[in-house]
Amino acid sequence: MISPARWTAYHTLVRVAKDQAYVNLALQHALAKRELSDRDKALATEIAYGTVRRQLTIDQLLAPYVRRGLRSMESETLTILRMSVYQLSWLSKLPAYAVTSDAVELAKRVNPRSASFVNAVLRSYLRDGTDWEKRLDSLREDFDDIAQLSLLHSYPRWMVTRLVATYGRERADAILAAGNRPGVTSVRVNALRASVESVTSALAAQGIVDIERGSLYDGALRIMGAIDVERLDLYRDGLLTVQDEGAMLIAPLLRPEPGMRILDMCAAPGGKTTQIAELMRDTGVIDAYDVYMAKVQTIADACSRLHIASVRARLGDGRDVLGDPPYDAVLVDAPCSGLGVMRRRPDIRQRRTEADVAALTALQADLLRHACRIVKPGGYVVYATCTLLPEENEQVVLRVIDELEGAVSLDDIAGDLPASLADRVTVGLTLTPEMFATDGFYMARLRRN
Ligand SMILES: C[S@@+](CC[C@H](N)C(=O)[O-])C[C@H]1O[C@@H](n2cnc3c(N)ncnc32)[C@H](O)[C@@H]1O
Repeated sequence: MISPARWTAYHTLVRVAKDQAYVNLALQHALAKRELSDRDKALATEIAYGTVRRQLTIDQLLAPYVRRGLRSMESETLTILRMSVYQLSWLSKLPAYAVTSDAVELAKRVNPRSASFVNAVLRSYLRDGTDWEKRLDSLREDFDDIAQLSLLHSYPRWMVTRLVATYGRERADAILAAGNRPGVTSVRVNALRASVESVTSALAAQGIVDIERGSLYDGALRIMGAIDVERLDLYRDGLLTVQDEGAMLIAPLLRPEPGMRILDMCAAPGGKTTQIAELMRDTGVIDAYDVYMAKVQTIADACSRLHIASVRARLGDGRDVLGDPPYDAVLVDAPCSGLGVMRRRPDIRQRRTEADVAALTALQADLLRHACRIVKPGGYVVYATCTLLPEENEQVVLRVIDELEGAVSLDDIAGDLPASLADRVTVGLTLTPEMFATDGFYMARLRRN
């Protein structure tokens, strides 16, 4: 019998390969089809995420065994080979015989003609040794520096080129490596209904004790190990929101105060909207927009779970929102290329292209320009992304300030951030993932004159 974890990982990965599905959603879907033990769930997740994360390197390792080229293979067969090489080379505690025999069984089920081919490739791969770093050493000799980093960390060449150009080789190397480490689960305590201490004790009462207080945000807790927070009563009862600790730094930059009228232009799934509401003690009004109806519903659902009443979740394009009367403050948490969140969304490596960046910068500048027009004089506009490319970050901010000819100015955020970050502020702050093991974010604040 094929292990349920491998079966689930296979069904996830084949949807990512064939239908360009998002790996997190495809995995959720596959997990919902079959009751798995917690251990199998964790293994299915590791195989699915790891195979997507390491695809570029895996393909280089596999290429010598497939004379006709990987592209000649059916997606089903390629998926089985990729996930098997991932297990053999990155999850070396798994017994090799179980990996290969499940691969052959899977091939028999989904594409019987390929079973003996899968068997032959994996046997040869095993015979030649599964230490991927040793194997790369011989491949890497012929590669330039960018190609070596690309192969070592499994990111497309254009991403590596841009990160090295921005951060220098050494820091880019650390950023790329950080994107391959699994993300720690961090949660924000709902200050309207609980305290960090009461939540810590309630988690301990359920046997969850491996917890640390956040080092960047007062209301943050970091929970170690694999844990499905959404299954906890504490989550269902609205005492917690799952949010990366780095993301928690952004909403406070609006300096929200009780009774204000705030616009969150790109709000779904509502992580920052609900944080603003908590900071405003659920008074005043927050208009939370998103362009997709299903996503607007996720904002409304988050508010009802957290017992928040001050948010109006609305369908609409942020560029069309009327500021009549003007808002006290506006958050532009813009759609972006996502290079800061690749540890949680490994498929961004395959999904994003260089051409996307140019299209995104135009949308980002339009959103920010509009925000600056509909905020009241003296009001703040906070611009944020979860990417690390200056084209989508400080260059957007500087361009809009320049275009608006004195209507807005860059505002210093150093005093609103933890001391450990204050001296890193330039044109806003780029929080890179190797600094504090958070996801990567950019944040800046403008003030309407
Ligand atoms: C970075 S995400 C927002 C994350 C959210 N602020 C949070 O903290 O949970 C960007 C969101 O912008 C939405 N979006 C894209 N284009 C938009 C537009 N023109 N107007 C409003 N929302 C848009 C996307 O659907 C996506 O949900």
